[in-house]
Amino acid sequence: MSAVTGPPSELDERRDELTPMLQQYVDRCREHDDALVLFRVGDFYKTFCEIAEEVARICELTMIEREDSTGTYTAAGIPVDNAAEYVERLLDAGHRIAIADQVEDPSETNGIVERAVTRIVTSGTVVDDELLSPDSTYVAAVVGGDGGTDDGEFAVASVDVSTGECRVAAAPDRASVREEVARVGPAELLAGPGAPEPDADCPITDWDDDAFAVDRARETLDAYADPDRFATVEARAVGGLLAYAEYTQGDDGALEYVSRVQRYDAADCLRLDAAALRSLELFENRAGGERESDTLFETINETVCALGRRRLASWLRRPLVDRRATEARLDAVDELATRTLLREELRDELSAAYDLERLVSRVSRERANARDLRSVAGTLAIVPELKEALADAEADRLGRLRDDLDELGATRELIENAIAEDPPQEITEGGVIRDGFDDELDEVRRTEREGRAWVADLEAKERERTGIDNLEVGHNQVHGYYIEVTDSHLDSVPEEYRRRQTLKNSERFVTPELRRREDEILGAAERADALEYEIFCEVRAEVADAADRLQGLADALATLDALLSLATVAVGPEFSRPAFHDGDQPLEIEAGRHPVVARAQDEFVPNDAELPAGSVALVTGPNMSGKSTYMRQVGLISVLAQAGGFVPADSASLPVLDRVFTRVGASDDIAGGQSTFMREMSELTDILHDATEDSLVLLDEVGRGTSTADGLAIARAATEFLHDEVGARTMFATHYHDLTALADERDGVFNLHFTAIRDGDDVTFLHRVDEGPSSSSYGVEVARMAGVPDAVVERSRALVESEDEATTDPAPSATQAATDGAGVDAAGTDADASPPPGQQTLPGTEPDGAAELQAIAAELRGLDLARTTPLEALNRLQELQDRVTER
Ligand SMILES: Nc1ncnc2c1ncn2[C@@H]1O[C@H](COP(=O)(O)OP(=O)(O)OP(=O)(O)O)[C@@H](O)[C@H]1O
Repeated sequence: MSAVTGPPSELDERRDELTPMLQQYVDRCREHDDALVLFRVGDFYKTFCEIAEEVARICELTMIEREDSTGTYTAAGIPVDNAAEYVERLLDAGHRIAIADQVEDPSETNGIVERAVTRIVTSGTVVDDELLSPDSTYVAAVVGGDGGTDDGEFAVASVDVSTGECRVAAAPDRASVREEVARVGPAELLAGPGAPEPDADCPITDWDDDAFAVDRARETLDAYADPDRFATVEARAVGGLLAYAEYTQGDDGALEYVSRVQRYDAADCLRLDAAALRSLELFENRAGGERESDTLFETINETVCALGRRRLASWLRRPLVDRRATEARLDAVDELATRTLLREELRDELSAAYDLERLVSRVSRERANARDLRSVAGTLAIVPELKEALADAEADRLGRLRDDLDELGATRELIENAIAEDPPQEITEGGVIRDGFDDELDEVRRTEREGRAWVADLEAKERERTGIDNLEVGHNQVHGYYIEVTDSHLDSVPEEYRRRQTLKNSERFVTPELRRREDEILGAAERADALEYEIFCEVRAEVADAADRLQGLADALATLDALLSLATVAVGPEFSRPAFHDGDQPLEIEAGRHPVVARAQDEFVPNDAELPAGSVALVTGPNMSGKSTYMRQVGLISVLAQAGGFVPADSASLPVLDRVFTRVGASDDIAGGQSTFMREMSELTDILHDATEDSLVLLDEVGRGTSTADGLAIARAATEFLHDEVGARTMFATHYHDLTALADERDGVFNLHFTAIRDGDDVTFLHRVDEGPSSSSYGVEVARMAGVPDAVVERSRALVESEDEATTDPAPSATQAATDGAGVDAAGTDADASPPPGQQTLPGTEPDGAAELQAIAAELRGLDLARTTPLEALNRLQELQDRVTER
């Protein structure tokens, strides 16, 4: 949070000498000294002095000098009409914004208009349409247990203030907190008392610790749910969070649209830790840039409305672990996939649905305008159609949905009868309520209409009566209606005409009758506007009474859209329905594809997978051969299946997994910050602690962040532990060929490899997985393709060949591992910077001196120091020194 909060010091010091308006500004700033106050003055939100400078800088606005009786001040104003765009910039710059609006009608006050902070905008609690993405926007809170009064160690609560969705879960330890926060993916995080050091990709907000205190939190929570239903630590997290939400929404009391606070058990779904979410690229592509949309979610998202989009995202974030529930979802998807006509009809109807969840919350917050109500009615209008289409649906889940599709006929009728078909944005300026809905309004409108008709006829009538053929009836803002007569006809003006205004060649008059009519018209118009507003508010309140039922309907529409999306994907020729078993049989995939890579790749090679319970597959092969893709595809197929989707494979027979863990070796990981090797090890620790026999563990190049010897030792020990102690299904892609020997030592450990065909100097990757360990090294070829200097390539070849000759053991050996491991990645940098052991003492290699020196120089040039750990660098230096000394 920026330091530019609180009142500008220049004004603060002289508060009592300032004009009343600036005094008010200073007061609002003092009251909200943790936020940047935008102060409404006319059509602008103003800021002053140093705060104005900050705002002008971030929003690229021009500063102006403001002068009043007390002095000159700099000011910057954000136009109210497109404030959203500027507010977004200020949020992005890390500000919390307090909107101080006029809370009195300026025309009805004599003195200074009262302004009050009506809401606080933060990145996690925005509710304005312009600022909200269609995805869920959560603010989350974490608290830790305090000295034995709590029955759980930590709790994570989240609320989406745009929809009112509010949930809380206990978390037994720090790792679970991190995992749950990653899964919620909040836009803002409150780190409450006792929360572990936050590790989130979003702004962290300081919020009143007292709000999380047991009594205060329970008191807040009481307005939403029975606090006794919650463990203390949960009540503290969700109570403190709701207090924050209330504060940001400028509400004095509870947020009406948060109608339910749901407790959930974080273990009630297939758990994906932060690393898994990241490396499986469910929602974010690690490469970013153009490939940003290459995520599992975007690949399978065929939803047609915002409700469904959010639901599908939450299904992917929390795939099911209840086999029956998964099968029920799959039955529904299956039926919708098979019945093309039904599917298309439902999708067609649903595409007309508005974002009912957010509409309802706006209705409850009294922020909905007439268009919003029409959107509610428009959404209700598709419900009978949907129900009818689903009439003969057979799947249980679809039957339940049909029952949940609440037509809310009375609400729809009310809106359709009351609200104009294409109403204006403003709700105070008339044109909102339909004729025939309210007798009094109709009467007032009739008076206004008749008055206007009388005036419209007046010109002709008066021309005839007076004989003045160019007499005109007109209207202006200042004088109202008038009758205009040119000077040449003034003689013919009747007696009752009263002079109003003299122009150059004419005079303007009024008559008592015209005056009376005018008052009548104005009175009626004003009365009509006021009445319309009143009626609108009544209708809105009546719709708000149905908020729970409307949210129930929104829920059903969301589910239907998400199911249809899965079904639309399922009809693709490469997709099939997964089958589940009890976990005792192998995880078996026939001709599986990576859903995202396969979409981008014309000739994707499908691969089988078979992982018996408790088995470990060691996957070797040259760089770029497809190891990571293969392992991730197994993970993604499992996730997709448990979310209720068909999977990209000819067939899949799967266990119900409790967790998917992934760990991608340091050099493959783009996450910066702390030492990548440290991070790698701490994530490995989580896996070794938390994996069970129902977990799937995907390890990619683990151990690469350190020296070969250490890395290999760690990789081996971790694999042994996973196999011997944990019994989790594990896939381990590795360049350490030594590890492949484990297959001979332990039942259930087996080797897989990827092959490439060498044609002269070229290597073609087959991207096909085969049994057994990899036996050839193509790292050198990849290095050549990547443009590594010829001298280095030649030298490497010589080394490999001599090494091969020196190898007596035909089975994969340490030396083989080393050469394979020392492959060079596509970026042209040494992917495994540690030296192949024994490289410099290989028998029979007497390199030519000049070439060796050249090779060393080229290697030095090629070193990517930014990606080299100190230990690697030291090893490397040692190696180079040895090579020079030996010459
Ligand atoms: N089954 C496949 N069919 C077609 N292309 C594939 C297949 N698998 C992977 N590829 C392509 O090969 C590229 C490299 O794959 P991947 O990253 O999985 O290799 P890797 O063996 O893990 O490499 P490294 O060891 O360098 O990390 C991918 O970007 C993809 O374009």
